[in-house]
Amino acid sequence: MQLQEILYGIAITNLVGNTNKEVSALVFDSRQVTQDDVFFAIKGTLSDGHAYIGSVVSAGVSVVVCEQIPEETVAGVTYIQVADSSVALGKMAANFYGNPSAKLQLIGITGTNGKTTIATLLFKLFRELGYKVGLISTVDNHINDRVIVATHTTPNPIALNMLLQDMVDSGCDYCFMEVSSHAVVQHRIEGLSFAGGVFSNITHDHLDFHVTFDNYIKAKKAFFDVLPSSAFALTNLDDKNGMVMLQNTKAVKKTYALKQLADFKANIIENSFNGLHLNIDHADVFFKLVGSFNAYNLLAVYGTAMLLDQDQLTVLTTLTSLTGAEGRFDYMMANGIIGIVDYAHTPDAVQNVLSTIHDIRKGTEQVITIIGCGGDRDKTKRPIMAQVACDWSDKVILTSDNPRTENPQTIVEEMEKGVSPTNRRKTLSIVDRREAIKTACHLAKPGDIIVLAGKGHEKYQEINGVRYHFDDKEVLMEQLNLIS
Ligand SMILES: CC(=O)N[C@H]1[C@@H](OP(=O)(O)OP(=O)(O)OC[C@H]2O[C@@H](n3ccc(=O)[nH]c3=O)[C@H](O)[C@@H]2O)O[C@H](CO)[C@@H](O)[C@@H]1O[C@H](C)C(=O)N[C@@H](C)C(=O)N[C@H](CCC(=O)O)C(=O)O
Ligand SMILES: Nc1ncnc2c1ncn2[C@@H]1O[C@H](COP(=O)(O)OP(=O)(O)OP(=O)(O)O)[C@@H](O)[C@H]1O
Ligand SMILES: N[C@H](CCC[C@H](N)C(=O)O)C(=O)O
Ligand SMILES: [Mg+2]
Repeated sequence: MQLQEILYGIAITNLVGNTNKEVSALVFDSRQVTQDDVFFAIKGTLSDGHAYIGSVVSAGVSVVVCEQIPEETVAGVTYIQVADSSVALGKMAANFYGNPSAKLQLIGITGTNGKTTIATLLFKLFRELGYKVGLISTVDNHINDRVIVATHTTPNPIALNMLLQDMVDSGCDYCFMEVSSHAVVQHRIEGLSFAGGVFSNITHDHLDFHVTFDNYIKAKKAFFDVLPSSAFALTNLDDKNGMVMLQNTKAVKKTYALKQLADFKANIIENSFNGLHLNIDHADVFFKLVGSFNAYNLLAVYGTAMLLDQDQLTVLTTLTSLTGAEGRFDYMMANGIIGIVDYAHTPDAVQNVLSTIHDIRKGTEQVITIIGCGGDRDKTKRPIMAQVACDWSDKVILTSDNPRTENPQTIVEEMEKGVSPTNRRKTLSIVDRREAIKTACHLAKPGDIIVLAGKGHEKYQEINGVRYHFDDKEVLMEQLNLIS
């Protein structure tokens, strides 16, 4: 493709060399460049891509997009200086792949919890309604029936536009994608045309990256700020910051709520292990998903479908038959003991899942929670997650999640700081996650409920930077079957 074509809409602050040339691919990692590529030098959290300009030029790249042109340039290479290389990458990736987001209806879902659930339900719903649909999510990406492995919740702009182009080529009418706050700040969604945005909620998470909660709110809000007037912005009115998201958006503002008047309104009639009985916009409907937090997710899905002009009765009828995303409140039973595997990895998610179980259990059984916290992630949520787990469980086993490059023992000790003296007697610390699950199964009696939080659908455990096969559902089922 011609370089000039992909420079459309890019504000160039300085230029050395010729923009009239053919380029083969866009790359932002020096370890992946090949001849005639365009290399983007990006200032990251660990290193600065500008340090690799010399080596990528030696490797044959023909264009360098950067924030500072090196003092010594190489003849034949084009150096393009921009204010922010990440912004340029987003826009140029969209141009390179023919702006696929504008050729389908792209709906972005953001919020601390619920993104995967909402996006997955929308994908399943619209497939059932007969459309060709794409899904970009934490668990995996889908193009109709094709499944593509996901590396991030929101992929980098090159991967993202490649996926969207594939969706367009596959005839997709809609794409439902999760928009993480990291993606907004790192401009992974720059240059995309959204037909709508949905906000689920915002609670404590990712303060390692955003530093303050205020910055975290601003990151989520920035997504709505740039939605065009042709799009809709659907927010959760019951969330304290729900309206904040809509403050500066040009999009058509819409709301959903359980506790107050809103464009899309529901009441919970019954919440049990069998599912949710809701009254949505005066229709009585039963859903397979469990927990009041899922009433919000279902309402967001329903509202989105209505804003996309779908028939109310067909939507509600179809939604009744759907299950949620893998690893979210996954329910199993063996030897009379109930096991629940859930991706709760924030204080609010842990509280939601455990309070749901507290509200719907019969009362005599005990709840044993196994919980860890990820390494190289927000440390401030560790003691809080342990405290919430203790407040809502009869026994808690503190263990490892994905320690990544951190010492697992240290993470567990940081969680222990949140356990109050009165809660200490119900807490055990077992760093090895398999051992923790085994112990919980031995402590449980028929009727008891074991909640395994944090890893949901994940099929690995990352320890010391190495990913080992680990599947919470597999291990819990195996251990539940071993006891007798
Ligand atoms: C903190 C974070 O988001 N990091 C992402 C970021 O990497 P970074 O800023 O650390 O990059 P860096 O290592 O400092 O390097 C800077 C630049 O130099 C380049 N480089 C680096 C080394 C080298 O030898 N050569 C080279 O060219 C890099 O390719 C990069 O362009 O940009 C990379 C490329 O897109 C991402 O892969 C990486 O995701 C890391 C792996 C990650 O774990 N991210 C998580 C936190 C994340 O993004 N999570 C959200 C979900 C959160 C949620 O809602 O729960 C997600 O959307 O997945
Ligand atoms: N609407 C909600 N409000 C609060 N908690 C929720 C909600 N929906 C789901 N949860 C809890 O959060 C967990 C994660 O849900 P989900 O995967 O849908 O969120 P997510 O926003 O995609 O998370 P991530 O940012 O890690 O991708 C669930 O397993 C459940 O415990
Ligand atoms: N998207 C989240 C997932 C956390 C999942 C949990 N299992 C962990 O590893 O901390 C993150 O990257 O922070
Ligand atoms: Mg997700």
